[in-house]
Amino acid sequence: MEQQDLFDVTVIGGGPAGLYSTFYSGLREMKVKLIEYQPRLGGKIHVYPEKMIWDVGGLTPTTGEKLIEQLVEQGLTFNPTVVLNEKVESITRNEEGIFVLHTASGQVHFSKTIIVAVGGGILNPQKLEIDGAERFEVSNLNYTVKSFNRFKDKTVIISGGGNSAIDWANELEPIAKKVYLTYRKDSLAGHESQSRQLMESSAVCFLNTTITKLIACDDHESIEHVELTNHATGEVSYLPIDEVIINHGYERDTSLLRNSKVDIAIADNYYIEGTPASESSMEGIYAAGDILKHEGKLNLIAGTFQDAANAVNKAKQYIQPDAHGVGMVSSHNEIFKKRNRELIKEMMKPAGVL
Ligand SMILES: Cc1cc2nc3c(=O)[nH]c(=O)nc-3n(C[C@H](O)[C@H](O)[C@H](O)COP(=O)(O)OP(=O)(O)OC[C@H]3O[C@@H](n4cnc5c(N)ncnc54)[C@H](O)[C@@H]3O)c2cc1C
Repeated sequence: MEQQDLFDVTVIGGGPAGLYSTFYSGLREMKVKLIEYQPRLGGKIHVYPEKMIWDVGGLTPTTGEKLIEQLVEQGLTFNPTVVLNEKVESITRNEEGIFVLHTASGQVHFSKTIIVAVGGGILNPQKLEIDGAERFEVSNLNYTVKSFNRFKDKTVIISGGGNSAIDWANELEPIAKKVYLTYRKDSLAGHESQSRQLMESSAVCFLNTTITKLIACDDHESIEHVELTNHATGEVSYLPIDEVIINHGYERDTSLLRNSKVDIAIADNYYIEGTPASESSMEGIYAAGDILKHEGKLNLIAGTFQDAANAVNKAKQYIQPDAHGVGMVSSHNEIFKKRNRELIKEMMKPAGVL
């Protein structure tokens, strides 16, 4: 291992907890690397980019997408090393006490400390089980609602009957030309009030019914009709549509800690049994966000920030025992001096001057 390959902190997971841990590690002048499985940072918020988030302190209602943008910008403040599309499969520790992170592509990463910020694990949407369906993912087969605008004045069919599917149907009903919802069971599985709202709207629900075929338009590039089969009656029907949205839940990969040869206490078969100061049962490994469990844990985005700052402060003291237990507040922190001068200069510019 070359010296330049050794990091002070390696953060696993690029959701809110991982991004804030990365920012705060920079604030505490540590060399930090962030590793994320997905091709993009932002974590679980990508499941609800169009939703309004009201409960992050200091932020007036902000869409998930906007919050991701701001979290990422903040997370990258100190130019951390960021590795995307990389799954950390296991953690070991070598004879010198350095942690070694082994990834799915066969890479190894070396770090003095680790912050585990993997949330509920790696989430991938359950795909529609129809051969060849994936070719429509570039056109009109959707697994998430990234932008309501995409569905404006369109005929949309949503497959699924849980909270998210019903929620999307309710949100799209006033925007789309027509919303259909199809669900394999005989009653919807969402909250009663949401289901009632849907039933009282112009949306049409097909129960006991699944999409059994996707029929392409002449150029074979997009879906023009869906074949629906009612499993109670055996009836088959064809519906012309503009967009198909699948919400069949998520597959979850939670194997990281099980595969790792480090002795960390686990709660409920998955979570890191930690302390309110974000320590795991192993020195040098800390946790932040939804993966961390302790008395008083707040499973909100707001809670991830406290976990992250605590985890970073503990990592700092582990590497440098005489370091302060907490970082200097940002408003008095020398590390921002130069940037503050630039920002103030920017603010002092008269309006209209570019
Ligand atoms: C529909 C919905 C709505 C919500 N609304 C709100 C709300 O309004 N307000 C609020 O405060 N909270 C809300 N939440 C909860 C909030 O999204 C989570 O609490 C928050 O995202 C947790 O952040 P995290 O960083 O701990 O985990 P995540 O956001 O889950 O991020 C974990 C990241 O780790 C990555 N990862 C996992 N395993 C590995 C691995 N082995 N290697 C590399 N990378 C890995 C994942 O790909 C993911 O990007 C909502 C959640 C959902 C599902």
